[in-house]
Amino acid sequence: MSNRIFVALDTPDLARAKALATRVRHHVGGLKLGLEFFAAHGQAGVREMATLDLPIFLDLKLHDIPNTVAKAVQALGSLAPAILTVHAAGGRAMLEDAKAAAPSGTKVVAVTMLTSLDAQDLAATGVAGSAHDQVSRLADLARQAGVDGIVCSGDEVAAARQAWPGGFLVVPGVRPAGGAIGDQKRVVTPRAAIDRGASILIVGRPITQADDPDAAARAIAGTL
Ligand SMILES: O=C(O)c1cc(=O)[nH]c(=O)n1[C@@H]1O[C@H](COP(=O)(O)O)[C@@H](O)[C@H]1O
Repeated sequence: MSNRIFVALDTPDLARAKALATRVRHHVGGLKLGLEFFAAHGQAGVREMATLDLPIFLDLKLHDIPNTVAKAVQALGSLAPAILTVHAAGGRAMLEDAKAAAPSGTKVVAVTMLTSLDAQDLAATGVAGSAHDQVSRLADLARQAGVDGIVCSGDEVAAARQAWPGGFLVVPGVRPAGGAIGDQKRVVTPRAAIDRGASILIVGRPITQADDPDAAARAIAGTL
């Protein structure tokens, strides 16, 4: 994949998602559609965005019992997204069944610890230890379950790459130097994430909220 930026089109507005994607399409490697978009437009919306001819990252972060997740993945199968997310915390059987239910061309990646959380948030959910420990543990689980990779922050991606040389490692929560952080807590620059071993980067607001999204995407791609 020559351009490793997937732009997160986090909007419930289909026309806006299409307009944004059309503007930035030559400066990104793919489009990420998440819960906000899917809740508003469902599979028809995803098909509509697929007409732009860029790989689709369908970020639904599925997390339920194995049977329910497998049936959901099956129901999404005809969309054949390039990448599909599930939560690693759903456990080994859920991850195995999600992978088994996915089309062969779809990479299933497991979200480890959301980039909007820090060690204090983790402790509040009853998990002791550092973000690093939590990501390592869930990355091992994901690898053993046979999914294609994980989602983690740029703080943990170097260790994840060392532990999983062939893993497809997705890093969201990236910000150009000095960029507004918003609700993210574990952020690094796009360049640092790539240098530390990220396979692809997810970039939302630094592109979509920019006055000139096209220029913002080009500028970020230019730092890689
Ligand atoms: O799975 C994800 O894509 C994801 C995982 C995570 O830990 N943190 C995270 O921010 N994301 C997604 O990455 C995107 C980040 O958006 P920005 O913060 O606007 O760049 C959003 O679409 C999130 O849903």
